[in-house]
Amino acid sequence: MRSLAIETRALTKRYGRRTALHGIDLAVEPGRVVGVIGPNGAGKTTTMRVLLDIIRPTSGEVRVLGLDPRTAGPALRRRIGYLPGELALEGRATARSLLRHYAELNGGAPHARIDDLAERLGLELSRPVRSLSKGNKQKVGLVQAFVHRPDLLVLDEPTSGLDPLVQQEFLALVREARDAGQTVLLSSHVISEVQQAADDVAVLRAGRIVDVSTVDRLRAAARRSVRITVRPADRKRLLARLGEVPRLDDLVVTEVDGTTVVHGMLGDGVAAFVAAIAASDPLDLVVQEPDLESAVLGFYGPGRAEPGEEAGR
Ligand SMILES: Nc1ncnc2c1ncn2[C@@H]1O[C@H](COP(=O)(O)OP(=O)(O)OP(=O)(O)O)[C@@H](O)[C@H]1O
Repeated sequence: MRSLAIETRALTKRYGRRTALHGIDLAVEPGRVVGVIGPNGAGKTTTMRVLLDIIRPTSGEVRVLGLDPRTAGPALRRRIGYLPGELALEGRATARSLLRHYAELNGGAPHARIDDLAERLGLELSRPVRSLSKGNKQKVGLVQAFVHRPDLLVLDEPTSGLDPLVQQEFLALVREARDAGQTVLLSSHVISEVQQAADDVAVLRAGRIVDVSTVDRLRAAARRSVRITVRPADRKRLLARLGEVPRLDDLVVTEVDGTTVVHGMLGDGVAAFVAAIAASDPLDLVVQEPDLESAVLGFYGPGRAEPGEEAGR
């Protein structure tokens, strides 16, 4: 059998009468960055807590770095960097002393590594953790997860509370981790962040995985927004040509400052679109990069999920 970084089979978790996970099958190859996305209550946190043996599954199998987290003990825990979704940091200890303490528990890391990560994320190490803002507490959590260069990083909503510059630095840390062969599982509500950080995406909804795909494949399947500007005299010719382009939908025609502007949504088949435009003497053309959001929203869209839907209702 392949050696997977994470493997779950028919993973089920019930809280009383509420079923949070309905038989999750998840396989994460070593060295991949996998984003788990899904609406509130989808089961992202529950899945991660099971991997860390913070909670126990009702049924099903779990392997993390080839081991059963229920029996592997601290040796496995030290090979994982975990950022919980809700960090409680209330003590008087400074960020520096707390981070040194965590690093020791996880088998030790050079103090210079703590300083380096803190500087990159803009974290003041000399302040007591209880006096830190939400975003700065999140940085403490990130440093403790990355500091010992664990084989596996499990990050629950890692950029929550971070400003955009720090988010970019976080993405750089994830790329470095992947380049070093570490595996990363991260959850997010922010699809654009998953698009930038992850190789693969698992879409979770109401305790079930509804899709697993590579970011590239999802992006290829997503539609691009296109905008073509022509002279009014060329309008008829353009629309006739565009009518022949497969997977070009939702056309809207407007007149703007003496020009004709056509908006549309284009699926795959870019070549046919380019040929149609070339024959229409365009004044301007704007094609937006397809984003994951439009691909993934299909899974949350009407008829498939209600926003904020929770499992087991
Ligand atoms: N301790 C608990 N007791 C009872 N139900 C729980 C408990 N923890 C989670 N749940 C329920 O399990 C389901 C999954 O919750 P979970 O926190 O895993 O979702 P999530 O995808 O992480 O959501 P969010 O994006 O809001 O963090 C929800 O219906 C939630 O209400």
